[in-house]
Amino acid sequence: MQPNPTPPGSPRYEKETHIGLQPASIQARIAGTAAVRDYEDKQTTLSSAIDATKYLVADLKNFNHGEWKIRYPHFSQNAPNTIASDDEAKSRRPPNRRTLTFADEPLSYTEVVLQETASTSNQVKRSVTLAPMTAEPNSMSEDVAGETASVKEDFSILHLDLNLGATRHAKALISQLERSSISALIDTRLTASLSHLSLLHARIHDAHSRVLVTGDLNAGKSTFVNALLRGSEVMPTDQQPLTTRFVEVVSAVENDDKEEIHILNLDSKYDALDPSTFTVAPIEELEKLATDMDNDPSAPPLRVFLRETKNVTNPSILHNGVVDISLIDAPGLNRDSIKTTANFARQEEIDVVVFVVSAANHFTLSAKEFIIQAGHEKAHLFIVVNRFDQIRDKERCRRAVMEQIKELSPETYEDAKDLVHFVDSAKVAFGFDDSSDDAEDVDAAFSHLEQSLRSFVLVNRAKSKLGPAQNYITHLLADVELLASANTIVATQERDGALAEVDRVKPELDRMKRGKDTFEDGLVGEEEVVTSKAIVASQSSLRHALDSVGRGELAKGLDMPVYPGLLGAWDYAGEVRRALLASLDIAVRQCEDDARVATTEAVKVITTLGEKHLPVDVERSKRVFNSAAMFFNHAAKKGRRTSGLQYVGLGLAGNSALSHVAVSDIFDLQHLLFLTDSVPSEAGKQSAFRDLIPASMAGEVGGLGAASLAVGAFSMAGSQTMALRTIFESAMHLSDLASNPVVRKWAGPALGVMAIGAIAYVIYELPRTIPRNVGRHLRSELLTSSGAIDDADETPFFEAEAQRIGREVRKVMRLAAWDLRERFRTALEARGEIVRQSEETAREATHALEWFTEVEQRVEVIRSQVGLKL
Ligand SMILES: Nc1nc2c(ncn2[C@@H]2O[C@H](COP(=O)(O)OP(=O)(O)OP(=O)(O)O)[C@@H](O)[C@H]2O)c(=O)[nH]1
Repeated sequence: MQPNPTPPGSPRYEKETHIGLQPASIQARIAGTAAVRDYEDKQTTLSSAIDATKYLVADLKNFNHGEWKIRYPHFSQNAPNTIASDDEAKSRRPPNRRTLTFADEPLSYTEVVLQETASTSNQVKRSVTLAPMTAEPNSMSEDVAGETASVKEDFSILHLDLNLGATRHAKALISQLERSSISALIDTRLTASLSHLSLLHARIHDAHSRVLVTGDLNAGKSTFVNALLRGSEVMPTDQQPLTTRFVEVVSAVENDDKEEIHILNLDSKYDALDPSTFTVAPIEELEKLATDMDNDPSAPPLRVFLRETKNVTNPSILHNGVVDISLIDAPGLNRDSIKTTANFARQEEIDVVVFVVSAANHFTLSAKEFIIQAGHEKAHLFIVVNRFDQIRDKERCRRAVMEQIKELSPETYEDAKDLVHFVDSAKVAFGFDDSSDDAEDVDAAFSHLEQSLRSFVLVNRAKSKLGPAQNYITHLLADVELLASANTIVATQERDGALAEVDRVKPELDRMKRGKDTFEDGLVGEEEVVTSKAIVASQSSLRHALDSVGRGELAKGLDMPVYPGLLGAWDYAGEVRRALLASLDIAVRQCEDDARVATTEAVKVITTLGEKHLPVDVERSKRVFNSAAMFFNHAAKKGRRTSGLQYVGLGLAGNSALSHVAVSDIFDLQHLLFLTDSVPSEAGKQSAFRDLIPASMAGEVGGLGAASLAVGAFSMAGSQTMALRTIFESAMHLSDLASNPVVRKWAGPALGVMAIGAIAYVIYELPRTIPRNVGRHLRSELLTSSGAIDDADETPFFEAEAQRIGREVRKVMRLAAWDLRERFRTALEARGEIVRQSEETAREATHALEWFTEVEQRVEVIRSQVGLKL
């Protein structure tokens, strides 16, 4: 390696260093140190921006997961339902006006204004706001229209790539996805974004820079690398194309100061600390390994750890005390290697691409192709025009080359002073011929190149290391902002919709709650009133009917059977019995009819109550109350009271126990002789017969004996009351006379006559007494029996029937009330649920609204950090 031949302070030194009065190396180091300091500041700022973005994205993820399923907006230029063609529709709408739909809800849309602003520091700000209702296409100023005409509608980083094949249909398919599916897809994007942010974080803290040296075959790449390594002839060089694989030269400091070669294992990611990812070879084998003609462009790269010659004043580019730089010597470009090299250059870790071109050959086709390809990733290239010494007309060559660069890489051409260098690497690499006149010029040119390359690596390291992070965060923030503003719109709409729903339903709910007790009381009250009225009315009319039957009277419309004579008295009694029972059945039927009418009215009252309390939109019962269905089918169902008379009551007449004729139905001796009611009267209500017996004599009546019969028989001419009174009086009289011998003498024949007369009379009176007897007996029986075959509890007939009618009425009322009550309850619950859910939605949407507004603020803060000029 040749020391710098220009002593500090010489005029030539000042001319060539371009910086100042100090030696170029010192100037370069000062500039480098300042650049590194600046870099470190930017690195710190960007690092905290990355952290803040990570928190933001993680918060978004959590929010999406736990609190609000983030909606994915879709913007379209066309107004919905437009039948105009795309072009027509677009031309009539303001350029930044869009129709916003959400992937999970493609049918509802909102008119919005999509805004995109790009600041000088490359900060992209994209957000969406509700379109003003009155905005007319022509009201948009030219400026605004022009500025926003090319607004990007889609997301760049959070874009949901559904990989559904033809993009034409992708939007249609995404529209069919549910909100939760979309939210899950967003979650996946956020997760990917988080891990990418971690990578970027690691990258901006990575102290390594890698410089790829590539160029045409034989352009002098290896020679240039050797020159950069201060003349240590590391890379083999030859007249013939030589380098056949990528060789990365790294300072041995990174390998415990050990010089050796690592042959990278293509199957695994290289890790200097993991021996399984490479094979070690001695440094002496470098030439053999790097120039093996059997290598193809995909041969595993080599990593060479090189111990440098220590040169304090002018250290090699590998180790300059600030960052570690490695140089990668690439095989010359040809058809086979161009793709591999372009791919290599595209690697994120490659900070700088140095393109070596032979001054004599200018840019070959392969070179042009490579530069154009590499230009997509790395706008700026460092171009070394080598073997300049061999050019005679240097100015012409310079012009020609610059013309080509201008065309191939305009950005590089812009910075040509620092990025394009015409040098003679061989002289620097292999040493100067001291006699050479241009030695100093050559060295100065190469020093300038080195300084520029260092600066390009160090100063632009910000771009290569921090740039991707800045670029990524910028776009991510724009996406987050767009997502947040779109979700703000949807949250506002959801909140307003939910609050409107609460406003609509809550008053109704409150009204129902307030009216609930009145409604309930009304239902219960009506049921109670109508039921008890039916019971009382039935009791009264049935008791009345029973009393009539007790007097042997038939119901209106029924005729007393014809008395067939003494011989048919038994059958007659049976028929009378059935007729009287039928009378009761008719009375029962009448009670039922009355109950039907009352129930029909009460059902109407209940329906009115329902109309009053049920909200209008609640469906009313379609059931029509059919009162005829009341009291129906009981007999058939329960197998009781199967009256032979169709529809005549409940069939008391069919009760065999009741229709059974007893002797007393014809001759009620007990009644005639003892004047006793055969059953105790109802409490507090003495029978008409009993009224006639003085209380003091009641105990003696039984002792009057058979004598009463004859006396009574004669006395039964008038009303029954009179006859009975006469019986008493006669009996009393007879007992007084019994002590008289005359009376005793005539008593026998007289009694005989009286008995015959009595019997004749009784027989004569049978057509009238049988109904009374039967009626009395029936009445007595039905005062202690419900009349049902299986009656066991001695409930009076009228009471049992009244209760039965009451039960039926209550059943109908309960059913009618139950239906209403159910409808009321369901409506109340449904409204309660709507209010609850709407309030919940409003609460969540309000929270989301606040949260997304906060996200937009956070985005602004991070953006101010990321907006630094790199
Ligand atoms: N005169 C002159 N010759 C040079 C210069 N640079 C390189 N050479 C010569 O050009 C030949 C090729 O140099 P290399 O460095 O092997 O070229 P390369 O681009 O690495 O070759 P491959 O990697 O095989 O494509 C060698 O003989 C070098 O001595 C230079 O600046 N001036």
